[in-house]
Amino acid sequence: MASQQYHISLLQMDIRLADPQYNQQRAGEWIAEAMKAEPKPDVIVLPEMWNTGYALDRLDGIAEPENGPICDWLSETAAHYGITIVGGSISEQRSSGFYNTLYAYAPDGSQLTRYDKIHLFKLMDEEKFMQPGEQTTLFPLGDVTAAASICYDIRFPELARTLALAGAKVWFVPAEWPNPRLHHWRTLLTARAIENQMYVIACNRVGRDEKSEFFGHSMIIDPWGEVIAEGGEEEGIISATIDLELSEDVRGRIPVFADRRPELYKHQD
Ligand SMILES: O=C(O)CCC(=O)C(=O)O
Repeated sequence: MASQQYHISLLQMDIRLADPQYNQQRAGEWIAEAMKAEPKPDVIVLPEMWNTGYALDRLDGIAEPENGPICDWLSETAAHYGITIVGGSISEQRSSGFYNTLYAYAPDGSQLTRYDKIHLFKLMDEEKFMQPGEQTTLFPLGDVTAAASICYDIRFPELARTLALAGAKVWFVPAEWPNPRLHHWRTLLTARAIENQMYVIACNRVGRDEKSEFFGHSMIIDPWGEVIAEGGEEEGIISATIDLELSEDVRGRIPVFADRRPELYKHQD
């Protein structure tokens, strides 16, 4: 079996509202910077909606076309460096509307997954402008099953559990999670890691837009719930090496999955 160790780097970047060219240039600079590190990252993760930010009322004309140039660029960048890119999410325009869409690419440049955010965040009016996704996603990370969701999705424990039951040992979560809910962000991510005995790898943006301020605190949490890397509130690259065998180890010690009693998880009067 191939090694299950991966060096992960999260690009905790600021995002300029409604300026996809600038944001793509910055993302490219951040990736080049991350690739100078030793050890070099195997996996790079970007934040949510990094092309436009939450410019929801201006997406027409600035959102990416379906499988557009940003996808080509992510694919070429992954192949150029020989890394996996979990490309955060981008705002994407299709004939059926706008979507908050995550793409991941393998080291050979092939597309690993496309996932449309399934829970749209009403507090930021997302549902007024975007269409929800209709399915969850799993994708291979080497020999291991990985999952990805977006931001508000972490508030739905059923989603993380479903992904873990389907085999996920690591869950990638790009986000634009704003102040003042740092306590929710840290607690929910940590709980999802502990209860599902999987790595949780969450990349949040920093900076501010016209309505919100974003605190960063990108996190890499292991299957025991230990925070092995956490960002501050400034731009930066947050890195750690993970060993996906740890998930099996933890599941063996506290056999939550074997001990589940799903037949009782229905309310009975
Ligand atoms: O759930 C939250 O508090 C934040 C969610 C969010 O900002 C988002 O999904 O974009």
